[in-house]
Amino acid sequence: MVQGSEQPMNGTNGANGHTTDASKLRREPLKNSGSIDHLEYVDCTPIIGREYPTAKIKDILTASNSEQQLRDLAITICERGVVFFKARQDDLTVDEQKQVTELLGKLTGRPKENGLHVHPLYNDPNNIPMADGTTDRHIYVINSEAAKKLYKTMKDRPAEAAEPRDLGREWHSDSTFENCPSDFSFLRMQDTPPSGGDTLWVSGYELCVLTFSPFRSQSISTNASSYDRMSPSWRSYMETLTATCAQPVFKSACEAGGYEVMSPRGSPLNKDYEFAPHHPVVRTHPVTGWKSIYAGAGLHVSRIDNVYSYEDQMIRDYVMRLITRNHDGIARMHWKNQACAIWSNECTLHAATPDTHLVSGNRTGVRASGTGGVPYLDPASTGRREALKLPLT
Ligand SMILES: O=C(O)CCC(=O)C(=O)O
Ligand SMILES: [Fe+2]
Repeated sequence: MVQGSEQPMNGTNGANGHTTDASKLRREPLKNSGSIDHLEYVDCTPIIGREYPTAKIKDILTASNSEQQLRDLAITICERGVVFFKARQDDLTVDEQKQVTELLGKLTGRPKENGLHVHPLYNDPNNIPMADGTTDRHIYVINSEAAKKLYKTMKDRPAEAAEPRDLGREWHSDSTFENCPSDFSFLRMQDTPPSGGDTLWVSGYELCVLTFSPFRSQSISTNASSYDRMSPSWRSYMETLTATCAQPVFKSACEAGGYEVMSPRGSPLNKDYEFAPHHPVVRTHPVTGWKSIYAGAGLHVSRIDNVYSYEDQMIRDYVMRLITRNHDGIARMHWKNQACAIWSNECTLHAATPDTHLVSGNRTGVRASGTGGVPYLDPASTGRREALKLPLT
């Protein structure tokens, strides 16, 4: 996959025979037309997140220029990583939530054959239903009380309970175990406990920003204005890497439960037991064209490819260290009932905070997720700061 004299394009799903030529996928970054500029908002941090304290998603969906507004919302999500709708959104039905998730991707160039993701284990009879008792293959249900009961019955609980919990394991990008992982995810919280249960998002753009040149005359250690992020030589190396994102648990769960895996799952490329794609560690966001850390660490990243085991562990620890030592790149949602978060999985990782067992009260929510294209790295793409002409220190 070498294009002329350029570097090879890093975007393969080699294990499953899907090869991505980034030059074919490259397109102009999409530009915001300003159609939602009238909405009241505040940016959560200079780097990530935007909060809409009063806006109603229903109004966006029913506006006369709703497609334009949804496209601008999608571009805003891709630029800011995540947006929070803090006002109660209970006038939005679950079908409309699905419709919005579907349209965000559709209006911003998601492959035409892809749609909403379907959870591989949707056929599991123990799945938790929505509040009205029904299930929907495009809706993933969060229910802390039901999950607690289910967890207690799991055989491996005692061994696991003996180990302290590493919350680093919570970080993930949705459906990274698929050849075509999630693009937009839309989570609405329906019940919230009296405290806790926050969700965090980290900016993948920011984790791979080049904040200084180690080749400058000043020493790195005394460069007080530099962030703890990547040096150019390190990022060049990271850009050569792919990771295997294997989830063997889906096959064992189907076999143990005696039910069929869902297939296809939001894309003809997400089928059967193909849960071991190779994704780039640094990818290009298909909407903004900016580089982002992607399959470098977290729940679904099982192995950095083509390195020794200790190097694999070292690289994943390094990316986790980047996440935990750069909290200026993190936005945190403290949920209220019927608040919503919509994020781009193509430039963020997120993590739930499993602290709700410390208080009484259920935490329930419903999430829809779109299915994006095969992740790729276009070496010609830039970082967010370079593109926005923001200072690098
Ligand atoms: O429960 C949460 O806070 C987040 C759950 C999650 O990872 C998701 O909805 O994709
Ligand atoms: Fe998630």
